[in-house]
Amino acid sequence: MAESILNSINSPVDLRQLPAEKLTQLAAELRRFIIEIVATKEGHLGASLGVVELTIALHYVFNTPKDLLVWDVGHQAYGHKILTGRRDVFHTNRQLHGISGFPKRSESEYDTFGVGHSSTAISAALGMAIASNLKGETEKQHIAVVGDASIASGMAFEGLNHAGVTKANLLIVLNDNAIGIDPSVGALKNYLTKARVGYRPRQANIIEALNFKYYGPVDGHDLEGLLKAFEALKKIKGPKFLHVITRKGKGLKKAEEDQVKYHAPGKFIPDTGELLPYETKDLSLKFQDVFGLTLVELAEKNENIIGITPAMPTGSSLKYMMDAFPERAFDVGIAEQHAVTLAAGMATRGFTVFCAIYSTFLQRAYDQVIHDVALQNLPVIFCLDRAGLVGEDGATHHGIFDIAYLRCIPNMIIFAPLDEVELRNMMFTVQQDVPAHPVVIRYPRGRGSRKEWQLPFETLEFGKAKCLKEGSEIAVLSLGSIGINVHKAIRELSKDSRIGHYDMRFAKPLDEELLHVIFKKYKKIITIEDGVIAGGFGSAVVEFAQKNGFFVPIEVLGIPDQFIDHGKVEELQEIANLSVESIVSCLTSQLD
Ligand SMILES: Cc1ncc(C[n+]2csc(CCOP(=O)(O)OP(=O)(O)O)c2C)c(N)n1
Ligand SMILES: CC(=O)[C@@H](O)[C@H](O)COP(=O)(O)O
Ligand SMILES: [Mg+2]
Repeated sequence: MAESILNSINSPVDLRQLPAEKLTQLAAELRRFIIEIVATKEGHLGASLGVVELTIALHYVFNTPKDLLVWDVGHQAYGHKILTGRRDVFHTNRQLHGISGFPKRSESEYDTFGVGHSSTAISAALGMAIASNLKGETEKQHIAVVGDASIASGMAFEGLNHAGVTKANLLIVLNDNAIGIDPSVGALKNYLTKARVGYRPRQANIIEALNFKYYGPVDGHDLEGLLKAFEALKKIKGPKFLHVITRKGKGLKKAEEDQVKYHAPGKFIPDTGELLPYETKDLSLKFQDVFGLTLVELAEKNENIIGITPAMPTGSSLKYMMDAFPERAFDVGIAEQHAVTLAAGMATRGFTVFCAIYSTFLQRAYDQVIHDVALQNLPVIFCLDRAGLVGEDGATHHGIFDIAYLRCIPNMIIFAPLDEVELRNMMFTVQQDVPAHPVVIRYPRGRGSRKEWQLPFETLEFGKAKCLKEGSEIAVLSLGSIGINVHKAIRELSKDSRIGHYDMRFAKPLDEELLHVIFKKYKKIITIEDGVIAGGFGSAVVEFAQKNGFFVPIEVLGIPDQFIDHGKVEELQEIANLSVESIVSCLTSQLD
């Protein structure tokens, strides 16, 4: 058996000692290594398999880390991590205290820029390149690797537009596999598809028109061709662009065939790619599916309903509506800002628009939420998926800021369902009797707590909470599905009659009528939310108490003022004192 080349590489310095003929074997080993680890430890698969040759070629030709290599999104950077000194810890990828699933500056000098959200690489690399010019480091190379879905985002265009009028020594590598998580969309995608098969416009192509030197397309799995292209590009000054064609999932048949599923497939058999069944007795549906299926159910009766997703049809389950009503459901690509203002535009014309966005990605569209929606009081319905701690994606993806960043905006209604039934009922309510305000419905990643979720719809009253259990001394006010942990904690305490539990449902408006009753009745209040403490739901309750002259002690549980890394949701909840056990000990200490 041939000796392992991969095992001999502890950094790109070792890689660059290899004769070029050895790189094909290295690519095979690297691909196999990624497959074996991801098969058991889980994570993003298809994107990294698709850039194995590209990763090797970049580190082989360029003098990393002196030359600066920036990955966009970073879910495709597993090969980069393995070749840059993290092979032996790669099995800890995305686990608590293990390495991050994305490039992270604190992890390695080869990770030049922290990522997780898309379309930042061009701006970041351009910033580095301009800085190098200012420092007189004119020989330094700056390379941004960006995907075909990510380059269609507004931010990437902003970077291209700027770069084209600079003398920055910037190479943009477009990794074009014609797919994001779901198939790429839009006019640029159509243009790139034509370019893949050799179409050359009679005048400058889009990229050349922006003042870049354009090269390609080249086959991203042909190591020899890539080495040649990079060697040539190294000598060319200024902004330049290499169009590389790759195949997502390359090297694992099933991953190539079903690229959507194998974006992040969960556990599978490494040799065949066959997926292993999800290990759970929990038969509840995912919140995203309750959202997606309920939207179809409602849209069947209400022709006014529109659905919008920025590039997450599968992740948000808007795909159900896209299949059922293609003319009323839109995947707009990685374009959160556009998605929000598009929804606002449709709302001005009387449509009931459900804009499904992951909580963390709505951060991109903050001004659009304020300026285009809230200021005009347009009744857009934001369905914020992945709210709260999301687990293994970590700090870049936790949806923990939304309550705080949305609560301060006038006109907003912010609702968080305890369970799937409340989610459905709120969706039913907002489309039946469209409020004169924007509405946010935030719900978590993963499965709910109800097996029977498809109950007959009920109308919910805006700004009204629900008492789940009366008590006499301590009132726990929970917002959203974290209330299930409170419920379990109270059950562990044998439903102690001193503890009351309220499902507050709305962070805005608060149920002030009920709060008056609670503050008069109880000796102590505990608020709990799966969002940041600063400015969140608990802060709203504290503001209420101050405004109304209540001096009952209030303990606010939520995410402390720090970024939370990756790990299982339960582990992270433990760290943030939001787990069932933490709530039990909090309640026990208050009752003693
Ligand atoms: C701002 C933002 N929106 C959405 C996402 C979710 N997301 C992660 S990867 C991805 C698709 C990226 O596709 P592409 O750029 O083509 O890269 P590939 O996966 O093909 O390597 C999306 C939509 C994100 N990370 N950031
Ligand atoms: C890299 C990225 O942003 C997405 O792939 C994200 O990891 C998807 O998250 P979910 O698994 O929660 O859909
Ligand atoms: Mg792609």
